[in-house]
Amino acid sequence: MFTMTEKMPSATSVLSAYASFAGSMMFVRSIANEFIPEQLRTYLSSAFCNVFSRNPSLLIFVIQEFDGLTRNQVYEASEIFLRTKITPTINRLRISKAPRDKNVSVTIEKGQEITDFFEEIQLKWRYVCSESEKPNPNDPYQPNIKSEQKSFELSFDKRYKDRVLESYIPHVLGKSKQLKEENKVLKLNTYGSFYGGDGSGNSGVWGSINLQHPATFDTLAMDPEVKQELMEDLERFVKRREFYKKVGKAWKRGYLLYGPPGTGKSSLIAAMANYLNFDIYDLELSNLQSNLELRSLLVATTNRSILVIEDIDCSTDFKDRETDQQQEQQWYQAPETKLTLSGLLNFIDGLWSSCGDERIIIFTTNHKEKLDPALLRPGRMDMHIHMSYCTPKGFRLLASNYLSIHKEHHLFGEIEQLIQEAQITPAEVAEELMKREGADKSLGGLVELLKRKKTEQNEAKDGEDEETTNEEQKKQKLEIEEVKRPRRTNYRGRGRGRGMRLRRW
Ligand SMILES: Nc1ncnc2c1ncn2[C@@H]1O[C@H](COP(=O)(O)OP(=O)(O)OP(=O)(O)O)[C@@H](O)[C@H]1O
Ligand SMILES: [Mg+2]
Repeated sequence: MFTMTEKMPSATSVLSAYASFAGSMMFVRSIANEFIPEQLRTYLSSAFCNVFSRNPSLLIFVIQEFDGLTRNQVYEASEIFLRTKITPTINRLRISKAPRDKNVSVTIEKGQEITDFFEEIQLKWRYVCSESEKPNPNDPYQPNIKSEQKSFELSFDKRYKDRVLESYIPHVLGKSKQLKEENKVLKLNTYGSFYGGDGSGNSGVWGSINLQHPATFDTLAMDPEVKQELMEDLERFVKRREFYKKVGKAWKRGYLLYGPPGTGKSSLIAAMANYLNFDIYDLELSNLQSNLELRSLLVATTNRSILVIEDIDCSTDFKDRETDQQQEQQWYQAPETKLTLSGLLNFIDGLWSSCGDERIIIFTTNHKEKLDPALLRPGRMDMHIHMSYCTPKGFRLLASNYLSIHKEHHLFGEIEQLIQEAQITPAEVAEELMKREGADKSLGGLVELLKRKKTEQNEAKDGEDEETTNEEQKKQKLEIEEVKRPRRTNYRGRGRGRGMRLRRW
């Protein structure tokens, strides 16, 4: 990743030294300005400086931007780290801001130096940029391509080589990781270019927008114990790199969120992303045409991210086991055949075991009972989280968030009683609390809504009960008639009083 060099005088530096030795610097400079191209001039002057700063006890690490084709992580980290070390003595800085960055970033310009101290070691950073030209055989109008090689030179006393390598460089890497995390803007990546993304319209490309979902664990009304357990689970997960390595398991975790619409499943996903500072990849399976497409999408996801598949029960026709198995065979035979749930899961397992770190996968559903057993099998989803209708505790949290009532209100008792008798989602409560100005009016509105719901739900229940009783009675009548017609069908009556039932034999 980086190379160590002891400064050796190059031909040009010798020339410069000679010029200095022979006479006036000014004279050399003015000649140089006139006759030597700027590029070469920059190079000569830097070489000149090097000769005069040459110190046999110094060791220099050269940290280049690229290591072959990939970006050198030490370079990237150094660039971020040095932003925190800028002092007023530096007189040239580069400022920039990418569209999604939170802040303007300030970095040193070429030729500038920064001194840092680590324990008792003094370290000098220097940012070096050199241009070169490469032949360009593909374009006759532009026979040469200019390229810029950027690097940092880190110089220090040779005696500290091991400590710099073993302690200082890891310190730079760690510090830059922390800074990156602090300034990270979370992204919501969606399949296709619907959200703009790179605007290319290419299918198979994740389009991304900033994730600015305000949900956090603090704003989420859910069972406090489950919430606590989940937060601890997430914390444990991100700390367990070594553990996963030791036991030979992919560093991933799966969560299944289930519950009726409006109970906060999507909000919980946003809260998890905000809590961990992970990007989200929202995968809509019904948009996918083939396994190949799925694979290219999954390969393009990054580490420290959450892959979300919402409404898994209806997102694609993952059918019963029989159909699933037939499809699964096709999974391996023809890559363009339809997806299968277990195929998808196996594929994710395989992919993430080989090249993914710190991955979370979340499935959501409104109907857990409709799910494929493959998904519910132990070991598949590590935690099943039930998002329920609003509870009294959930209501208290919403009242505190939406109305800033942190203690008591004379309507709380009535509301909490009604919440236990009627089913209402946190989304409905939240909406009601936002409708009116003032706590009394909002809570009064909620009481009315709850009463209406209670009546409606009771009526619906009575209707259902009546329907069931009618159906039961019809069935019983039919069954009794069947019994009355002896031996016409293979039914045997099992008399059990009023609830007489028939069993096929
Ligand atoms: N548990 C909750 N705590 C706080 N707010 C909630 C909760 N559940 C829902 N809300 C509010 O209701 C809105 C809709 O909820 P959300 O989209 O998270 O529900 P969902 O369970 O994902 O629903 P669906 O099954 O329809 O996707 C949220 O933006 C939030 O304002
Ligand atoms: Mg949702």
